[in-house]
Amino acid sequence: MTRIPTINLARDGSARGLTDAFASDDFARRGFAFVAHEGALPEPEIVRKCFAESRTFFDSSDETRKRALTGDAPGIGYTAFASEKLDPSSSSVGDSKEGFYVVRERAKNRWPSAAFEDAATTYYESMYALGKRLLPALARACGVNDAYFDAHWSASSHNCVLRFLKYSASRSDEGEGQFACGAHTDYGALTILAVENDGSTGLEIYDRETETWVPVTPPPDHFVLNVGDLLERWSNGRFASTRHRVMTTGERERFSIPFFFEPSYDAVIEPVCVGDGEAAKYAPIRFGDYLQEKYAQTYE
Ligand SMILES: O=C(O)CCC(=O)C(=O)O
Ligand SMILES: [Fe+2]
Repeated sequence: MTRIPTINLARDGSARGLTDAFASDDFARRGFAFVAHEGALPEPEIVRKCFAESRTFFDSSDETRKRALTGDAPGIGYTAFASEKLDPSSSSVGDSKEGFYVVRERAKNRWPSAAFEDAATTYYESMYALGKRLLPALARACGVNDAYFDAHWSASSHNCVLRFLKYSASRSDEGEGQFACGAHTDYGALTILAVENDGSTGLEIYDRETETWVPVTPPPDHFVLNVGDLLERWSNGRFASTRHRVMTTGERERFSIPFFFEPSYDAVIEPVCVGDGEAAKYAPIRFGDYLQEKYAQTYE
């Protein structure tokens, strides 16, 4: 049974409530939680605004979208339809989605419009602030001092990335190797994902106990928070980075907005949550070097 804890910062944003959620076995085993928009953002309305801008952008002409392409700077701006395969071993075609990346250094971003820039920048800053609010409780759940993770997410050097995604209305088909987003784990620390309130999100997580894919349906106006490989490593395996994928039914397009909450390149990831008498399972590694290793594995 996959139980996903819900975090409500408006109600139990107190140190205690948050710490309890992160300390729960359900969170540790699945690495997934829901977070209510209310209390997490200064203005929850900004999520709706971002989805509206996202729709406008992805509905714009080929020419407008391609203008936001950054061939020389991958990982910024527009990424074309089906240009990625997150699970190459099971996929016959590229994932049925297109995307738009936003990075911290404002001047590097490629904005299709001032309205999009405005909404996305506000949202980016709110999500960075939300991630920072989670860090003390995460530290406490790991048995280290509250400020432990803070220095690694300094405002001038963190590597948080916001991404707008549009999945086409095609039908995913596992047997045919057609996925909206192929099975993968996130490589970083934490992902905070916004989905539209349409009831059936298409997001699925792999349940190792039953060896089945289980749909993840957040309550309306809730984010999906999940642990990535970096935090699994950082927590010495306490928090699981769980495989997930997106399957679409072919009825309609799907929009989502993941925010990847990542530290500075110079952050040294040294396993915490190492119990008495236990040994660390991983050697310390600089985040920048860890990323290079990941890319080398992905593209070898
Ligand atoms: O769109 C989604 O629901 C999930 C996307 C995702 O898993 C990712 O971008 O890493
Ligand atoms: Fe993901």
